[in-house]
Amino acid sequence: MSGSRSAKDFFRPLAVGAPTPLTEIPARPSRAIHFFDPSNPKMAAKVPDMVGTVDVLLGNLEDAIKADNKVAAREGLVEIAKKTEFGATQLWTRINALDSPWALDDLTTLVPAIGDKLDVVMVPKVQGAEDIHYVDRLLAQLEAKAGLDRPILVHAILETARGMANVEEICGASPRMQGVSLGPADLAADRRMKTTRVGGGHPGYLVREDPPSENGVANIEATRATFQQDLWHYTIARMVDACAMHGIYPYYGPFGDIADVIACEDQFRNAYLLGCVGAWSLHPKQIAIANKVFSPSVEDVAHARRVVAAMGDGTGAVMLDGKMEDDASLKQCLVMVELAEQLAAIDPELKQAYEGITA
Ligand SMILES: CC(C)(COP(=O)(O)OP(=O)(O)OC[C@H]1O[C@@H](n2cnc3c(N)ncnc32)[C@H](O)[C@@H]1OP(=O)(O)O)[C@@H](O)C(=O)NCCC(=O)NCCSC(=O)C[C@](C)(O)C(=O)O
Ligand SMILES: [Mg+2]
Repeated sequence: MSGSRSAKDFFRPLAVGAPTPLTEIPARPSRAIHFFDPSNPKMAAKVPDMVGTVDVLLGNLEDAIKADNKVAAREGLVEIAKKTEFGATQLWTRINALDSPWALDDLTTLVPAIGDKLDVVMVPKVQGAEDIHYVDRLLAQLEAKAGLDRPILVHAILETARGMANVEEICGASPRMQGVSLGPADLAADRRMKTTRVGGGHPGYLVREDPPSENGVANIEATRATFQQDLWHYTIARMVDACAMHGIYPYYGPFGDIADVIACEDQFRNAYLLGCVGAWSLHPKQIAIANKVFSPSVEDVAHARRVVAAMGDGTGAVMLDGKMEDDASLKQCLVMVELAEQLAAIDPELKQAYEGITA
């Protein structure tokens, strides 16, 4: 719990009259977190029609919003939130960095105006638990003043080397912590990585097959296969562990090569397999990719249900299709089945696909 509040106070409100913190973060589907610029009239106009087609709509106030448009973006988000009924779609925002000239006004404007509609506030460039503590207290004061009856949750972007080193304490810094996303572009810059991309791989980051040997001499000039490696494996895996340890949710972040829908799907799937629950969508065409990747396949759900059925009371070991199944493989299958149930509850097409399966 990061050396801050004692255990007995951890779930107490941080301001008199603020809503009681949640003891568990609800598992709401959030396969795609779709970013829009509320100061861009064309994008803003599309938002009401996107409700119901995406799990999360996020009004972005930080990077990618021109400095001259910061106030317009904030006001645009207030207007959109007030006039839109979001139903099962969540509304999130990404506020400006805490050391910027805009972050304070972002929070003091948004919470009184649309705090009842905002599910999650994403905080960029989080360095340590102190950043979350600051936002935590400020949100509590603003919620109390606005008379809100449920706490707004907080999501941190992992995009500095120090934030990465402190990821465990960040995840456990407040009961408001909902999840963490990878911010590959800022993180690469802060780490002084030699890439110039927003997420994804790099052809130079590879391993090469050993050279063939001729008469005991290695022929290094021979053609040898190379295999591109995942630049983000360590970071995502560590983020997943930190989130799982604290009962919150990990997300892959943005994939900047909008045209390369194939590599985007690969990157999202790597994150899905490692334990992430969603990714960001920067362009409408990335929503379908995230929805596909972060929904278990019908085949995986069918297999998981067969294992659950075969395992009876959940103990012991059985053989299924030549493979051993036991308590631990059952637990993996239950993760799959539970996710399928959550998604079926909000996605009629998936519901139909999953219901068509017989165990
Ligand atoms: C990439 C851009 C410039 C291409 O925008 P475009 O207009 O050139 O694209 P288009 O293909 O021509 O767009 C087609 C239509 O879709 C609309 N459209 C396009 N995008 C959206 C959208 N997101 N939501 C809703 N509508 C959208 C667009 O307005 C247009 O409408 P039209 O048919 O009426 O003319 C544009 O899609 C965009 O600005 N996307 C959001 C970018 C963003 O939010 N970036 C910040 C997150 S990544 C990040 O911050 C890094 C991180 C984590 O911090 C770190 O790693 O460090
Ligand atoms: Mg960034």
